[in-house]
Amino acid sequence: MEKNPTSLWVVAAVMRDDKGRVFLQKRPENKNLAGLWEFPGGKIDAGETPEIALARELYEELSIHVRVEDIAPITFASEILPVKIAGKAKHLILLLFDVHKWNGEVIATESLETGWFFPHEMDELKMPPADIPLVKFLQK
Ligand SMILES: Nc1nc2c([nH]c(=O)n2[C@H]2C[C@H](O)[C@@H](COP(=O)(O)OP(=O)(O)OP(=O)(O)O)O2)c(=O)[nH]1
Repeated sequence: MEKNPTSLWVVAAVMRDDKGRVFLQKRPENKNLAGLWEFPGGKIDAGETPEIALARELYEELSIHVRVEDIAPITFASEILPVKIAGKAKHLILLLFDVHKWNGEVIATESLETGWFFPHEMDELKMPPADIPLVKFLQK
């Protein structure tokens, strides 16, 4: 392992439907960890707060509008990313937020497939390593 891999700060959302199922999407072929199920979200850009980054990602990926005040922290994961980015090892800090309210219909623009799942159903899905403790947390 490389010494001191740079941290990669990523935000992700737990969005539930009226039955309590959580929205997940499959990562597209052109991204790392392609084909794995993930919570919607992405990298925090320079100058963004985590909440602003998440609102931006949810608009880009799902065409929905989210207000910063409707975003609340749940938990986080801290794991070595299982792939290198531009040849470099990265340590992923994945911040998971509850998004309890949004405006607009969820229309996934980038993912291969989407679905709404109860947390106990997520054990059957292939997800990135950092998501495993997050799923366990949601299953409590
Ligand atoms: N969105 C999201 N990313 C995750 C999850 N689990 C996990 O390991 N990741 C990793 C995969 C990626 O290496 C990184 C997110 O980066 P990304 O490439 O999807 O972010 P982005 O949308 O900003 O992408 P781009 O601008 O580079 O196209 O975090 C998850 O549940 N949701």
